[in-house]
Order: sequence, then C-alpha cells, then structure tokens
Amino acid sequence: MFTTKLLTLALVVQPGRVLLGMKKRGFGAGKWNGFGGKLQRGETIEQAAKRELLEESGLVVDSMEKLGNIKFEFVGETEILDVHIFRVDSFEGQPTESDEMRPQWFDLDKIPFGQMWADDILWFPMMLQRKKFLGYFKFQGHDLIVEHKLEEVKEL
Ligand SMILES: Cc1cc(-c2ccco2)c2oc(N)nc2c1
Repeated sequence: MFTTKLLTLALVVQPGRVLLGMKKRGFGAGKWNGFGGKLQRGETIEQAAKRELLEESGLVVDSMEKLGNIKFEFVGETEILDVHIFRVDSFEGQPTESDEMRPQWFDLDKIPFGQMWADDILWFPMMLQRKKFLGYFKFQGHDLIVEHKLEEVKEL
C-alpha cells in the first residue's frame, strides 16, 4: 500500500543561468536544488510553488510554466513523492538566503550536478529546452538510482 505526498519544485531561469539553492537542513540537506516543498491545506500546486519560492528565496513569481512531473520511490519505503516541476522565467526581487536555502546563480555550463539529486542531470536539459516531461525514479538511499523512466510528453 503506497501513499503519495505532493511536492513542488521551481527552477528560476534567466538567459545563460539558473538559480539553485543549497538546502541547509531537512530533506535533501547538502544538495543544490530548485525551490519547493509541501502543499498547505486548500492550496493548489501552483499556489504552493509560488509560496515556497517566495519563502525560500524571497522571489515573487511573475510568470511560471509547469514543465514536469516526476514520481520518486525509495527502496523499502511506502511513500511516493509526487514532484511537480515549474520553470520561472520572470520574477520580482533579489535572491535572499532563508533558513532553508542559500541561493546562488549558476551558468548553464557550470550546473553542479555532482552536488544535486542524481535525477537532475537527466531532466534538466528538457526543462531548459522547455520540453514537458514525465518521470519515475526509484532511489536506494539518497544517491543511487536503481530504476527510472523519463519521457517527453506533449501535455502534462
Ligand atoms: C527524491 C527527490 C525529491 C526531490 C524534491 C523534494 C522536494 C522537491 O523536490 C527532488 O528534487 C530533485 N531535483 N530531485 C529530487 C529527488
């Protein structure tokens, strides 16, 4: 019997660079990632994505597009993480460190995939090309992918 937890992930992209945050505590601590987290009661996924980006980076979304959905499973665990991935191309504000995240811009040829979740190197190119994608990744621990599927789709 699997349960599902909805999560958001927002990647802020400007010409030639992407904003990532170093997760300072909790799940995924020590990895660079986009900004996101859990939905609050009564929130849509889009509302949660915008709230989490604001809370974690200080940025207010002007335009955002849903590009991906990846389901993550961990060997030996019964909770599926259902992560909805957004690309943010216009925003207000300056990236600001929060309790959760230390933001930093990375040139697209210097994305630190070695310090990110192992799935990212596979779907980042699709996100950067604005391709829509669906994925499934099974992890053993937090660093080893034991099974995965990833496909471009026309509609999410
Ligand atoms: C298992 C897993 C979880 C997340 C996550 C947590 C909160 C939002 O996303 C990931 O994010 C990335 N890039 N790979 C990820 C793998």
